[in-house]
Amino acid sequence: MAILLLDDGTTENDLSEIVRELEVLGIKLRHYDPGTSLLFPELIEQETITDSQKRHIVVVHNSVFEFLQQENGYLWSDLLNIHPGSPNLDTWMATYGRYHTHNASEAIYLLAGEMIYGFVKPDGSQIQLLVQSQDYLHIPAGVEHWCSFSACLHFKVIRYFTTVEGWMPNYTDTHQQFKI
Ligand SMILES: CSCCC(=O)/C(O)=C/O
Ligand SMILES: [Fe+2]
Ligand code: NI
Repeated sequence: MAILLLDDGTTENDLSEIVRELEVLGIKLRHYDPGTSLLFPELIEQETITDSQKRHIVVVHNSVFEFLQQENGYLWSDLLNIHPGSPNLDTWMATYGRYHTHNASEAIYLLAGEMIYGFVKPDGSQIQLLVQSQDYLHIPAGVEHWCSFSACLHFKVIRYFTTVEGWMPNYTDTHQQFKI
């Protein structure tokens, strides 16, 4: 279940409160319990997974979460697996750990591990969202954010795309208030 860190150092664990905070930015957060990780437990446990195993997970997951695709018009989806042995983790962090927007929406469903997202509230304060297993997050096009892995350096995430080119980052000038 997601946890929200506010700029005064306090945390919010109540899902409906977090949803309310994010709604102001047009961001959707939902938690689906049970999720689909139980359908492929041995693959979720593996640190590395092959491309065909990824395709299998995506097909099975999407057969359960078809409504998400229909609701939002997602054209395609894939599985990104980040783990401590992944190559170029520093490049990944440098690319997505800076505030950016996309011309299309960014939507994810987390199968395992943790991800961190940062957002700017209308009053200029910054918030940090820890996304956890079975959480679904939808960030509309044009909403400023950054994204990173947590200290465990591990996540398996389904990404939903509405354009062929995926998510190209348009960097903004906002600086991160949090150290990651
Ligand atoms: C959600 S994993 C890929 C990172 C990425 O493309 C992005 O835009 C994060 O904000
Ligand atoms: Fe992004
Ligand atoms: Ni982990």
